[in-house]
Amino acid sequence: KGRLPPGPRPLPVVGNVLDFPRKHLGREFRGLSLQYGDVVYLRVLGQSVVILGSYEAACELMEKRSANYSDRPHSVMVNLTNLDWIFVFKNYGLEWRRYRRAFHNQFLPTMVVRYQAIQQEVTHNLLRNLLEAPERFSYHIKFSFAASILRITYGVNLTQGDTTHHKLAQELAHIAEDISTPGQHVVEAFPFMLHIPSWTPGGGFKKLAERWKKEIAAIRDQLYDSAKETMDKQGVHESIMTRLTAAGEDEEMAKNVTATIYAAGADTTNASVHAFILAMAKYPKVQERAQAELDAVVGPDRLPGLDDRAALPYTHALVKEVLRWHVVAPIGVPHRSVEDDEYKGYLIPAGSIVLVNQWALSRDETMYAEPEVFEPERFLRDDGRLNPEVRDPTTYVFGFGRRICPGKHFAEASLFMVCASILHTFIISPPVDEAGVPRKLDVNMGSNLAVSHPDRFDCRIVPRDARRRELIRGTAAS
Ligand code: HEM
Repeated sequence: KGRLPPGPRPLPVVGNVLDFPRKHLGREFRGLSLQYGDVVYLRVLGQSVVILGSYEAACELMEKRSANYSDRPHSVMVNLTNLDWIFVFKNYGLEWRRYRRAFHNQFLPTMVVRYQAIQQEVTHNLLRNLLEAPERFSYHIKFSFAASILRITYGVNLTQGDTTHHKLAQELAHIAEDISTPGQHVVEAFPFMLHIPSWTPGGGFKKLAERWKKEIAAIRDQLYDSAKETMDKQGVHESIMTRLTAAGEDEEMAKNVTATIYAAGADTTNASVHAFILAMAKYPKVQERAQAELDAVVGPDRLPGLDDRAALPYTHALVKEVLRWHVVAPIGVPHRSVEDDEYKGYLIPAGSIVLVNQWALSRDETMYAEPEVFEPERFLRDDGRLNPEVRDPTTYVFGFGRRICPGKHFAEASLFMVCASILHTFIISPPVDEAGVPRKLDVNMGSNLAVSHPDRFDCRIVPRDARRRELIRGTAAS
């Protein structure tokens, strides 16, 4: 029917199964793109997989031809766990469109402005927690994203000791991430395994799916019901949940959309902030330059807000560099082609899994010199303003086309607020050994899950001076 895109030679029967990496899919697939070009074809146990390794290819197929590339691959685990109420997994069609529209309306740039006060309050709470117990920074960051999403979505205030809500959020994100990682469950490649009993070797996925199915529906219901209970007791706080209901959406839809926000939103932004902390500990000069800019524009007597972003090009560039340096979703979320298509003379067969290697885009040396180095300057012109000629990572790390991340504006606003506030008040540095010598921070940044988190690491976080300490303490009263 046509010439398939180039790729490693397949083995009989299993095809390219051995070429499908188990770890850091972004890096391994980039290796294939360097060898075969920006469209690579793999056949994995009968399934066509197409890897797009350049921005141009991604824009051409995912955006210009988005009608053909907006479906999601069929997933055995999503079916077994009934998880397609999380509309990230929904097939392209009317139901997905209804969910997407409801979601999208809540995260338009005009709505994101309305969430600023909550984001600010939660960020100030994070600063106070970092002051009190800096060694628990990782917990505080996770907690703060769970808190801001809970508040905006359900109108519920997450108090410091509330571990239940926090755990629910973590569990929801964990299961969703696991299921959306290609290659994670063997049954996806061998659907005949569906017919083997759960107690036989290899049948464990059935038990796991059964458990997750119950767990995840219970989490969704618990989040929703506890928000309703709180409203009964404390009165109604406007939230996405109340607005969806007021807009006439049925309860099922409101429940599903709100839990999706939680599942897709909290952990992704959290991974970016961990990467930010790591980058600051490793690159003190960058940190100092951002602090000098914040001192000049914001001054020592108040904390930065989103309104300051335009006047803080270096800090803004720093946040862009965080998104580029640590790509949270290295291979995005897989799309599926609906019909046969042709690109650069190659056939892309109907039903192919199509992956954009966002990690490869972030390592494009023609665009970013020394891509492994954390360097916000790469986004700036000589006059210190943002350089529109350098590709902005926000044009690809949030995906492409009709499935592009609908939480993009909210995530960017959260990231800016958190990074600027921490930079303005704290100094982040590597941990020291017994002799007081800074330890080298060699942290593995690429997990093999769909959402990539830097491995656990330690660092020191201390207030910049006594004035900043007071500034942070003062936020408790406001
Ligand atoms: C740093 C933060 C974030 C990153 C890097 C990120 C990245 C992504 C990516 C790569 C996709 C797949 C797009 C595609 O299929 O081409 C996606 C989808 C999605 N994201 Fe995000 N995201 C982030 C934050 C958020 C937040 C805060 C929310 C919610 C408030 C959110 C909600 C969603 C949803 C619901 C989808 C599925 C869209 C669909 O299938 O139609 N994300 N995100």
